[in-house]
Amino acid sequence: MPGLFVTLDGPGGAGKSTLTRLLGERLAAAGHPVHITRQPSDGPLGTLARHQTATYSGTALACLVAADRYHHLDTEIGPALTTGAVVVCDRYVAASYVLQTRDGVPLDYLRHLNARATRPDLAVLVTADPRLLEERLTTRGAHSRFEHTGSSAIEARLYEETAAVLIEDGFPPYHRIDTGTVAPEVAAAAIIDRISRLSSRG
Ligand SMILES: Nc1ncnc2c1ncn2[C@@H]1O[C@H](COP(=O)(O)OP(=O)(O)OP(=O)(O)O)[C@@H](O)[C@H]1O
Ligand SMILES: Cc1cn([C@H]2C[C@H](O)[C@@H](COP(=O)(O)O)O2)c(=O)[nH]c1=O
Repeated sequence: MPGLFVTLDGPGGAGKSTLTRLLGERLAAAGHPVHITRQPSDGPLGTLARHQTATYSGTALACLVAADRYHHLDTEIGPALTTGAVVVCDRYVAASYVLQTRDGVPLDYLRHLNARATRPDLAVLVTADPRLLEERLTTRGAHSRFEHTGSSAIEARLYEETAAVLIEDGFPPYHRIDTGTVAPEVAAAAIIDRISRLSSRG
């Protein structure tokens, strides 16, 4: 039984991690076998990429993140899908198209680098008004050098622009969630509804 691969992308502070956690709880409660994960992964390459964005940048960071992505697919995501689980991944290829282009890496190069990454069954864009994102990042604190003040509007725009490129590259159209207007519980219910419909289609 092949499982279902769900990815959540979007600007910093949009609510991806909150929603990923909630999806894990709600899917499990509804009796779906579920595997929650994130990129960069929690393996050695992913840990390096996640915590060393001050050290690594540009092509080096793009390759590090891509190497972690392929290893994560081979050793964790692929095997979980094979058991029939719904795999929910906090950040995926869209993050590379947006963050690594902000770091000066040409988009064509990133498309080639990520061409062999498994395409998700459901791709979710979690977003919100940039002013709200800035407020949340100020309250919560930045996770990396990509989340500096004033970056939210650029990032939100780049995720929107990335949608068309991702479709050309074989990704499904984004399912958009605006966390400025939709509470996490409501957003999770909408995604689970999509997952149920995709599962019943076989
Ligand atoms: N739907 C929502 N409504 C209101 N606040 C939310 C919502 N989702 C998340 N938040 C709040 O916004 C902040 C950022 O959420 P979270 O850490 O989940 O975002 P993220 O997209 O994973 O961020 P990052 O990309 O920086 O890891 C948190 O303080 C969280 O409680
Ligand atoms: C998937 C992905 C991630 N990154 C960077 C961006 C951040 O510094 C971390 C992720 O941390 P967060 O808590 O989810 O904000 O990894 C990247 O540069 N490129 C990628 O493709």
